Amino acid sequence: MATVNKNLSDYDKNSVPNAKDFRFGIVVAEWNDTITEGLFKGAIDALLENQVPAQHIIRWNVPGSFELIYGSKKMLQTQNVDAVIAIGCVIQGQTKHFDFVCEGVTQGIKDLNVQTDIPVIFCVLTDNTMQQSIDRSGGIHGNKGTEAAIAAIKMAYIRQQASLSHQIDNQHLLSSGAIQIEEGKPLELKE
Ligand SMILES: Nc1c(NC[C@H](O)[C@H](O)[C@H](O)CO)[nH]c(=O)[nH]c1=O
Ligand SMILES: CC(=O)[C@@H](O)COP(=O)(O)O
Repeated sequence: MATVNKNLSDYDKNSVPNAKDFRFGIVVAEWNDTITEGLFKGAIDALLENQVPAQHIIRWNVPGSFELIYGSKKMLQTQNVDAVIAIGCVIQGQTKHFDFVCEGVTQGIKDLNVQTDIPVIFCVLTDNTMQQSIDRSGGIHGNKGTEAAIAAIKMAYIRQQASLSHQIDNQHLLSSGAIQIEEGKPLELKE
């Protein structure tokens, strides 16, 4: 389904977990800042609307979308966050640079999701024209920042639940007679 058939700001509020205990990092590219500021507003409004305290949100700026990769990596490595939202706007120019920036930031953020335990949400517009970006950052097609914030809440919840279920599994195994093997400690075999 193309964006023209789905407003980016529409979401089922009943499907969104309460996010009052989650903490979010938002990394914002300064290139096309009239657009990225609009995306940031959409994201912030959606987080606050879903009970995220303002003090649970940290924002860093980076020069351009390509730097979202490094900025998001350092955000999740150094800040206590449950998800990171990477906000950028890449608009086709006269050369192939658009292709390389878009591919690079896409692959880089994908890699962060594979290699780290913190979800990084891809809130990067990759548009042919400025008008397309305007339409998707609070215009006629809604706001991709809103979409990204809801995705961030849902992924933070999935991460939390996955961690809890892992702990439950461990407890279940231990209570059913499994033994916890501790490095460097001789294995005591039960009689
Ligand atoms: N043309 C756009 C860029 N280009 C800059 C790169 O993202 C990067 O900052 C530079 O190559 C230095 O590493 N960035 C955008 O976010 N949007 C553009 O349209
Ligand atoms: C995505 C870009 O880097 C691009 O907007 C830069 O414009 P140009 O391709 O004309 O150098």
